[in-house]
Amino acid sequence: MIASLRAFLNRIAGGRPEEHDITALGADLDRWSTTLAEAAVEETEQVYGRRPDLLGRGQATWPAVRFTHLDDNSLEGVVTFDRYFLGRHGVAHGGAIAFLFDEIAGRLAHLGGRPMARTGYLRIDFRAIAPIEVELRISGRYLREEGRKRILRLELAHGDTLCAEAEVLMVTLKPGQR
Ligand SMILES: CCCCCCCC/C=C\CCCCCCCC(=O)SCCNC(=O)CCNC(=O)[C@H](O)C(C)(C)COP(=O)(O)OP(=O)(O)OC[C@H]1O[C@@H](n2cnc3c(N)ncnc32)[C@H](O)[C@@H]1OP(=O)(O)O
Repeated sequence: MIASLRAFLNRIAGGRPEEHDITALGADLDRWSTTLAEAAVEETEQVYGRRPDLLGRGQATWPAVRFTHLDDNSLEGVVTFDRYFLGRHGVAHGGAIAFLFDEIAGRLAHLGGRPMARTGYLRIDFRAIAPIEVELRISGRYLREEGRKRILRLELAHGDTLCAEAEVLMVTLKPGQR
């Protein structure tokens, strides 16, 4: 279903359907919204975004990263920004890159069974355009750990071109923090 939703969003983003199809689609979506409202659950029960075995953790609106290397202090992977993430002129939206980086930082922060942490800052430099619909490389590693602070470095590259880089602070939560 998530794969279908992902494909659907890309068709929506990249399509210009006829008026009657737009109307019919709206009606179909409304019908599904009504059905899904009956299946509403609390956050702890939801499945969406909680399937690490699926691409994008089972989130249709997350760039689908495929990890090629994971150890306790670093990770590497490949990601393709689909049409859905288009900003303008064939380039991924900067917010999509921030979304990708925050998620990757979360993944990196919790490697090696480290305790729960949240993003304190996410400082991004956009160095070159990140094209959509081509495979990009993502990498991340620990710069240092100081008490509750984990300082990480992330990079997004297209071939030899560095598209974006970030320094991220993840802070270990104190007891009672959520
Ligand atoms: C989410 C976890 C999931 C775990 C799952 C594990 C499996 C992994 C699988 C898949 C991963 C996918 C996970 C997704 C990841 C997404 C992550 C997010 O998007 S999190 C949402 C955005 N972030 C917030 O909403 C934070 C809001 N801010 C806060 O809650 C607090 O400010 C917090 C916790 C960050 C720090 O607050 P304090 O009260 O606990 O601690 P204080 O004392 O202020 O700071 C501690 C140290 O950090 C420095 N610090 C804190 N914030 C700083 C900042 N912005 N700039 C510089 N330094 C900062 C301070 O100066 C202090 O440093 P000194 O110990 O004195 O040296």
